[in-house]
Amino acid sequence: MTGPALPMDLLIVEDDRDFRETAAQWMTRKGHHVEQAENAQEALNHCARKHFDVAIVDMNLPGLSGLELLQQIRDENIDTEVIILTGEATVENAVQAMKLGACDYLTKPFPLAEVEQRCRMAWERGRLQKENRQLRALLERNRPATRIVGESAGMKELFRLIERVGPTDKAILIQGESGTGKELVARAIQQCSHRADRPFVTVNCAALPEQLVESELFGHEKGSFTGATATKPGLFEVADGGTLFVDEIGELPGALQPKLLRVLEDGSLRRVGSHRERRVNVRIIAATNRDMEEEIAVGRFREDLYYRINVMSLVLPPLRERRDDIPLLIEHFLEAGWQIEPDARQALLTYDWPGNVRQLINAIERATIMADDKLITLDDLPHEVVRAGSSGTHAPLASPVQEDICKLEDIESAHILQVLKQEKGNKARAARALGIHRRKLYRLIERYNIQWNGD
Ligand SMILES: Nc1ncnc2c1ncn2[C@@H]1O[C@H](COP(=O)(O)OP(=O)(O)OP(=O)(O)O)[C@@H](O)[C@H]1O
Repeated sequence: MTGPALPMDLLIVEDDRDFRETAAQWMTRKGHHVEQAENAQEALNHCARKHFDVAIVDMNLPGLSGLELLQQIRDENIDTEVIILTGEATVENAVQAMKLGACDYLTKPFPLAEVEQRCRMAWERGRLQKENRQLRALLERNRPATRIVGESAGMKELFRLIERVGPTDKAILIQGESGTGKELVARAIQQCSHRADRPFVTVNCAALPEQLVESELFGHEKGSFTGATATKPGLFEVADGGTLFVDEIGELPGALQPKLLRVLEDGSLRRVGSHRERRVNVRIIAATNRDMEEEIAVGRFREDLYYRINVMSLVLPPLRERRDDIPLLIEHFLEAGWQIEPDARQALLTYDWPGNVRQLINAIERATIMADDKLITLDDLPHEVVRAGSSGTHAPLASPVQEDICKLEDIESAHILQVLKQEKGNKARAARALGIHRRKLYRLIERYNIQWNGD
């Protein structure tokens, strides 16, 4: 994945047709994508349409000069590296060009191989700057890798699949209930891929307000909407060369689905408020806890996009279907020196964990705060877990769910209502107990039209 092996997108801006065409042919033969412009206006038109890695700009153009074009490129925040060409070497010209943000300066005549080499250096410099920005963004976003705990048959099969799909570079869809470890698996896939040392960027479509998803994913230009006070690259650009984990893809607004489809098809995208095409090289790993076929059937998700992201799919089993892993997870998350009383342990092993591993971690954390003397008792566990332990039933849902209800949605909505009641309508606490984001709880309440009137 090193830069120099890849072709560059180049723009040659030169009014001397012979020179321009010879240079373009040379660069094309070397495998680069080249566009030509004979004046500054034509160059700006090209830049408005497409992103270029490097522009080679003659200083003496008819109309706007090369330096004026350079100024315009910087004013419009076009992130293309510019190399200035001139017929005569004067220190003043060079200094002026560099001051305006040119990254290099060449005096004619020169061998074309030299221009290619300078373009590579310019591109590499641009890439390093971009990588710096990416690393800064990653420092804010990346958490240290966590080991995936599990020895059940389902988890062993999952580990096998991760190793198999990791190196393929194909788009992957991870399906599983909330809290089953989809993000953890996405990171493990990235670690098994040739992008392991490249950025891993995550975005959660459910955690962002709908109006922000587009600019977060695709970036925006300064002034493209109220509040866009500066140009900002989107997460696709931040993840360039690496992996973008799109969590809760089922929540991606319909209007953005064609845009995502385009990136998946040919790696091209446009920032909000820009006509300029840019190309990115990003592997997408998506995750969902929804039944995507149902989403397609009701028209909430595009079928063509589904097939694009679902080139390979992994299904994470819920914790209640791999109970053998519960003791291992408890051991993993409970700090050394802590003990659990047998009936409390029994409750932890018996409960159904609708919020899966995340909910189990929360319960353990909560218990260690409540407990005395490093000993967890039944009293330190959440009510619903205790009830499961004492009744010996696996389902905390037994009370609100009628026997004739069999649709998963009904069970989910009944369980949410029960937890809301238990938390006296406090949605933040209810979301925590359910092991889901608060925003997601709001969406579910709206979707199922759940009414809790404080009784
Ligand atoms: N098998 C596992 N081993 C260790 N930790 C796990 C495991 N599964 C999940 N976790 C932990 O549980 C928490 C939730 O996992 P994660 O965020 O990957 O779930 P998710 O399926 O992506 O959830 P959501 O759909 O709500 O986004 C994280 O802290 C993660 O580290």
